[in-house]
Amino acid sequence: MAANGNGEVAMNGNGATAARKQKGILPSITTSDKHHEVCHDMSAPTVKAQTIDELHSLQKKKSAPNTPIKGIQGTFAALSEEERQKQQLQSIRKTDGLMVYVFLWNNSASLASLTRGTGPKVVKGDPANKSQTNPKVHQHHVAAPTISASDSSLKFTHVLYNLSPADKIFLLANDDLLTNDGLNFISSFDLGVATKIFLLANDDLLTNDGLNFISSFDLRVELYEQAIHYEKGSFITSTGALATLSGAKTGRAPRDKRVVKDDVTGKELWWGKGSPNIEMDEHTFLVNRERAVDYLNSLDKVFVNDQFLNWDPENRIKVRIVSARAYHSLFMHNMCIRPTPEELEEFGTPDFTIYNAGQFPCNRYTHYMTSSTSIDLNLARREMVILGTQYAGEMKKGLFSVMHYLMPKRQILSLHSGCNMGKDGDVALFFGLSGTGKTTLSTDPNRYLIGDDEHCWTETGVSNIEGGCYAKCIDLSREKEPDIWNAIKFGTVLENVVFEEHTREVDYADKSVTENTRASYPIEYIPNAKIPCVGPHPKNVILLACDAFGVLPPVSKLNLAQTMYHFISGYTALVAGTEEGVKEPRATFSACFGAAFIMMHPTKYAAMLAEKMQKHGATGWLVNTGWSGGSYGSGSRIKLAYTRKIIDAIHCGSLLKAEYRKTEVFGLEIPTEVEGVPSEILDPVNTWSNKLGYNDTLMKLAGLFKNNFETFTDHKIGKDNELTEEILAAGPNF
Ligand SMILES: Nc1ncnc2c1ncn2[C@@H]1O[C@H](COP(=O)(O)OP(=O)(O)O)[C@@H](O)[C@H]1O
Ligand SMILES: C=C(OP(=O)(O)O)C(=O)O
Ligand SMILES: [Ca+2]
Ligand SMILES: [Mn+2]
Repeated sequence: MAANGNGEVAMNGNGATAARKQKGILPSITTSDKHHEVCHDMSAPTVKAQTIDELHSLQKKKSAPNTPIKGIQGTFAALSEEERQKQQLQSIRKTDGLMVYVFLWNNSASLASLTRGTGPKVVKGDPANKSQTNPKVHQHHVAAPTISASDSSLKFTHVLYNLSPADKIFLLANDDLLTNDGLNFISSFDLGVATKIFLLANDDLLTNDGLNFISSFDLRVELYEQAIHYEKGSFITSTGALATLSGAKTGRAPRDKRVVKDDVTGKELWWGKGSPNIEMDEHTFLVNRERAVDYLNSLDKVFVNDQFLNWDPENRIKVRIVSARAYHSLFMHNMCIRPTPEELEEFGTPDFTIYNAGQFPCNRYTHYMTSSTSIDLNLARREMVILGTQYAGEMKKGLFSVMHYLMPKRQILSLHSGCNMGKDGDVALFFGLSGTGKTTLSTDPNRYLIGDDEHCWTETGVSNIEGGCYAKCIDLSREKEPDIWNAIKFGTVLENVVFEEHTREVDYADKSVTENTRASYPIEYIPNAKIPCVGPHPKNVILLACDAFGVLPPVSKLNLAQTMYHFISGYTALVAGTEEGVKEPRATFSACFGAAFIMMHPTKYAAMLAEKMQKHGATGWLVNTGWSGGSYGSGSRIKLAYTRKIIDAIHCGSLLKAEYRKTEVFGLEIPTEVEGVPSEILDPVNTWSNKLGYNDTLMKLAGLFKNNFETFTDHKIGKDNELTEEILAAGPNF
């Protein structure tokens, strides 16, 4: 067993570093002298492709030839990528036969990849002439790409020699779009209201026979068009969602997050071992900011979203997102709260701004950088810069980090949890790391959805921070998750899914691009969403753990000290499905079930949660949505239908009154009966045929819990000494 220094413990002793070596991925360079141990709940596997073309070929599943569908199919989708590029080239080619290089030159960023072990592809002359018998034109691979850790390494760069100087005009035309300090560039400014008229001319693009989802125009149509025209890998699926590719990164990159440490944040934030906050200085932030801004400046257009965070009107935050991709703009349109035309009119200065230049890498020789990806947070400047990752979740979770700083300063608790409400107004919170069931279980046809991922708990109740949901869609089925299934329609962004090339039907079981396929949709797409997304004080606080070891009970009732113990531990164990050969579960401890996002010490949030739960009489529960009948490999994941029954019993109050029995080692109270769930599975020991194996695994997990909690034993949780002691004693006893 070995800790890999990232809050993860691999049972087979294979840390992430070893895995990287095995896969032939270049080690990252370290320009910072400090080695940080970052606690996180999700690593970002690189995409399963060696080149951009390979990535794009993964997305579309070939099928037996059938009658081509008219409409979008005929317009552009049926073209091969090569043909499409050729057409794009030809469309900007001058009639006098001069070579045009704007399109290709835009990709020249990866010329820098000369220093990254991936050479550029040099094309002499116009690559569009490749097929002609021009003896001067030839391709030369300087080096075959062997790594796929960033978008630039997936990409070949075409270098065109001896172009006429006159053509350079094309390149210079765009740099007046974005000024370094101000935002007076507004090109596609908040593609809201104002854009509708402008669009009418283009409606023939989307109103085709197969897809009758466009009833009235809105900005999303334009974003669709922008994505489809300019972003390779954008397609409309059979239900009208926009399928996109996020590039080389298909998950968050917590190790590449940096936070500016200054006099204020140096004191206020949590730094050092276990903290997600890896420091950078103000100067380096400005270097990266300038890089991002320069990149955005070099483009024909940028997208700007002005939106809100937090449905609590008194604590609403205004955010501006500047991005280069329509995909990013539509994603944030869905995820943040959408202003009304009147609110937009009076928007004024944003409280926080994101500059997303994700297609462009950071310079990894910059101080504090350890890769070509950097997600930089500057609280004093109220800005965030993204370089070297196009995974849209970085923006959403980046803003969540900001809320984890701003809200506690106002005595408001920010929560990495889903939230829903029953007909009688009973509110439940669902905490859990990525993939444990927050979105799935808070989306419940029998209850009002308040939100699936990020909330605030104030003196008056709970509020959702966001305006949309971000559901995992691997193995999504209509039967098991009907509301999420039906939300995947026009306006929804579908990331990294694979679809059948002709019918555009998505194959949710296909992991060719990534296991972390996602759907982002506005919360109103869930029929029983509670708008505005606010509710009274929670009655139940459900801690979700996906225990791939298979030793935690499907449900246990927790006392306050146990709730705090498990909240601070933030345990889950998933199976790294993306790394080949990894068969053992890997335990992850992520404080407050979201260590990657918290800004202050975990005990600060824990103390607030304890205080609020006590004051409002909320009951804590631990629900294992993971394995039963053995660890991963021999057992199987608990049926979603059973977990739903358990959750129903919590909501309706019947489980509170059930009969309980205390387990050994973890000291958990488990019910003897839950309606609709076979009683024998309620104590995991019954489901294991290998009892010795069960005991060993249980002790192993208990040991991991103890080890992890050691860092917290010298901390006080709130002002209550007695509670602190109870919490320390609430872990496994052996
Ligand atoms: N028993 C279960 N409980 C909850 N989710 C389950 C269960 N079994 C399988 N799943 C699947 O696990 C995933 C949970 O993911 P999700 O709800 O998006 O997690 P989160 O929102 O916490 O990141 C979904 O794909 C869901 O279908
Ligand atoms: C968006 C995310 O949230 P979750 O997986 O918790 O739904 C993420 O972790 O990238
Ligand atoms: Ca427009
Ligand atoms: Mn979720």
